[in-house]
Amino acid sequence: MTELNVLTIEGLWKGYRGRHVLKGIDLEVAPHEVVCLIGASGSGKSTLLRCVNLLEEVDDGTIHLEGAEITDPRVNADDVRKRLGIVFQAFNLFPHMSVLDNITLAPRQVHRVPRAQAERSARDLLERFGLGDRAGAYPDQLSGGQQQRVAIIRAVATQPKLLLLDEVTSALDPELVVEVLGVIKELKNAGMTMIMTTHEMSFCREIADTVCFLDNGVLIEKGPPAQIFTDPQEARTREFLRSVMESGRF
Ligand SMILES: Nc1ncnc2c1ncn2[C@@H]1O[C@H](COP(=O)(O)OP(=O)(O)OP(=O)(O)O)[C@@H](O)[C@H]1O
Repeated sequence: MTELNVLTIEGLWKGYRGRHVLKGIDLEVAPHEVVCLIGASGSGKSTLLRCVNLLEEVDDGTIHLEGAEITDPRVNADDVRKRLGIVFQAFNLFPHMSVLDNITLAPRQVHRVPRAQAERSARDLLERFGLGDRAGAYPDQLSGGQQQRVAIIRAVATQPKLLLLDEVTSALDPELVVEVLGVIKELKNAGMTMIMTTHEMSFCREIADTVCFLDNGVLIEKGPPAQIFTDPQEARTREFLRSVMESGRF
């Protein structure tokens, strides 16, 4: 028997004020798979992640999480979000809370994990990701790279079935990017299922199991990085990769 997909997207359409932004997207994500969405600015990558997290209502099509439809209007969005983790470009940490409190807030308040247990798990995660001595710090005492690592730890502290990462390194200075990418690599090694949007092509190539190229709301091509980056089948994919190369962002 094949293992149940973590996520199945079928025929997904989304538009804003009559303009289609996602046009019939189909995508399956298997357990432990890392999917990277690439494409030009405005191609619909973030919108796709926002649809999965039910931050956007879809116009047509379905999304199933572990076999259950989450786009059914009767579904409680909060229950769905409990099973997902999402991290954005802006770290969005609560400034008045310590690192430890930022991380334990959702486990304690949403998942009803006892405080001692939540703190123990949070400290373990901080240790694992090289921030063991920062539990008592406040966000403004941390570098951007440290804040983003905390934001990722916060997202995985609730043990999500699927982690969505939306341009999580875009706001960082190049020397801080590397430490955030290290955290993502470690999560992949630990078997976390992830969908990430990124402009970091070399990282995408290194970490993705599947690369999806979106162009103007259409999923033009998907495949393993070795194929997409060295032997893309579609002219639009080749054009995009050439433009990325020329801009020196590879
Ligand atoms: N809330 C909104 N209202 C109207 N238009 C929107 C809204 N959100 C996104 N769009 C439009 O949808 C299109 C896709 O945006 P989206 O942010 O998904 O692209 P993206 O591929 O993630 O781009 P980037 O790489 O710059 O983050 C863009 O043209 C954007 O202007």
